[in-house]
Amino acid sequence: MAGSSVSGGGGGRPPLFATEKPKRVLAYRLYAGTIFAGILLIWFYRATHIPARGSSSLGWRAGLGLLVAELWFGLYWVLTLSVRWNPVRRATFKDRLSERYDDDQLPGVDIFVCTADPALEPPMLVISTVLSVMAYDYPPEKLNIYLSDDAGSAVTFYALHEASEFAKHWIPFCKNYKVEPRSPAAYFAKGATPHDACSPQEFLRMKELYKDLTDRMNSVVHSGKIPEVPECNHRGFSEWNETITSGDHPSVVQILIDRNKRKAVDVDGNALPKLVYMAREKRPQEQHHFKAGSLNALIRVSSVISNSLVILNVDCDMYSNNSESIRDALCFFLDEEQGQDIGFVQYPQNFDNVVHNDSYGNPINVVNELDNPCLDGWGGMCYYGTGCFHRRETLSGQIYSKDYKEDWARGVGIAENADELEETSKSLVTCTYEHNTPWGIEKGVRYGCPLEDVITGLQIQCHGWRSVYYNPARKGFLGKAPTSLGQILVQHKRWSEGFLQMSLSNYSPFLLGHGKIKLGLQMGYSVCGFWALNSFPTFYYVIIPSLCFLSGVSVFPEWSGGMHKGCGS
Ligand SMILES: O=c1ccn([C@@H]2O[C@H](COP(=O)(O)OP(=O)(O)O[C@H]3O[C@H](CO)[C@@H](O)[C@H](O)[C@H]3O)[C@@H](O)[C@H]2O)c(=O)[nH]1
Ligand SMILES: [Mn+2]
Repeated sequence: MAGSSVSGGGGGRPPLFATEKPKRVLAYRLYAGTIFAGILLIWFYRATHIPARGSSSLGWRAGLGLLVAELWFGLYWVLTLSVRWNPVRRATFKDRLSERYDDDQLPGVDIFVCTADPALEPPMLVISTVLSVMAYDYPPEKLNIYLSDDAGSAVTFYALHEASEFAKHWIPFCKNYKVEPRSPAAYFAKGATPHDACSPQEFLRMKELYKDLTDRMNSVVHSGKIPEVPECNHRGFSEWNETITSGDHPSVVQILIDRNKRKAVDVDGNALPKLVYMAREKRPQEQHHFKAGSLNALIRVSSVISNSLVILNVDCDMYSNNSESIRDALCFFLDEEQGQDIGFVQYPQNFDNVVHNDSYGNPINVVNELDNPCLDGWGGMCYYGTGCFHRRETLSGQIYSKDYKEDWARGVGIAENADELEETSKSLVTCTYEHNTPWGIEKGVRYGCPLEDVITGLQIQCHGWRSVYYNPARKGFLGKAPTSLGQILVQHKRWSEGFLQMSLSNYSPFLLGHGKIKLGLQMGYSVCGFWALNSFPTFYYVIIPSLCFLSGVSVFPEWSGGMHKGCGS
């Protein structure tokens, strides 16, 4: 890495991560200075060229409107610039992490995968994501995977059961042959050929197993009939009956892979990660708070089943593309000097289904490559709801204090009987459990805004925690971007509305963050926060000059070798 570097570490130990300011910042600041000079000239021109009121009513109104629009664009640009002033890049040293911590000293990690609709999010997609996170390069006895199914679908449950069987072959295959990515759907879809280290027979055997799984799942999805699986049917499906619908059912929690007992080892005899299915109770008359509600339910269920110190959450359509992401994230949390106040580590959202010049703007490259490193520079990358590692404490509403020091070796060995754990867990995810509690207000993921993730992240930062953005060369997570104009409009409307609602409410970064987070970061949030408002001046700018042109009214300077002719002249 080039550029000036600030490092973590502690007690004379080399740091586990480095922070660097890119070299080209100075050039960028000079360039920004020239743009600002241009903006000032535009403002000056407009202010001095608004036609007199009497001359032409259209010219006067248009000129005034353009002045307001240009003032807004200029101020919004200043907002953007103030954020882009200060980018940083991060690098991790996983080799040092391995030298310093044996596998049994590493903290447990709970991974939450959320799904809500088996028609929009097919079970094969969901279990490929689950398998990709089960196969992380991390001690399996420290890994606990939770699937929240907001549809309470028996087909998704069956798929997860199938995944727990397939994992016994898939995980050793990935680890023995260092396969990437570890989502079987993504791995086989990219036309994978036998890896160097893997014999063609081994590769074909795995491919055949995966095809069997896919065929089986497809026939279940099409027929809606779930085959008899003695072990699974025995208790697993006893929860489902004809009265269950996706919006009206009791809570279901089932531990599908339990290290203490059921199906605990893979074909090589190694431990498997714990695997838990959860469908929180749903009743038509009770609010369920969408994904925020399911994440809070997962936080509670996992606290009795595994209670790991680190939590990763991913959307079901966002698989792990890099088997080392957990170790990368731990380099931040476990750094003795600079890691204590890091509350969460957010990865960028990248997609594997977009082409280079995607007309819907899905790759969000400007955000990933420029804006996010800059938010990080102000100590406050946003929480974007997927691909994010949290300390459990931050989600329980804990406030950071200078004396806080995590004991990562703190054992969490919960060895209770799985049946008892399931019963306790079910009682934590009933509809009424959260009534008159701080859940969704001061604790867990916040309710009441379409951008539950962003406001949760902001509150965590206001509690004194920092956050970090990590964007490694091999992307940590790859998702599916919306593929139709309808879907993208719904998504962008939700984001822009959500950000605006947040900026105009008590969650405004300027109100909530006042005196708690840096001004640069408050402005950073506002770039997205006021993004929706850009639509008004943009719309004005697109319509009015064209109308003026048709009416023969000039609102821009005319070129005549000088700048003296202008508006209304
Ligand atoms: O009632 C619900 C609704 C959604 N989800 C899950 O939430 C995730 C995200 O929902 P999606 O409809 O795919 O929204 P996106 O617009 O793709 O989500 C992006 O934007 C959201 C709002 O910022 C974030 O929460 C997401 O993590 C981020 O990927 C998916 O896994 C869903 O299965 C639930 O679990 N329960
Ligand atoms: Mn999505």
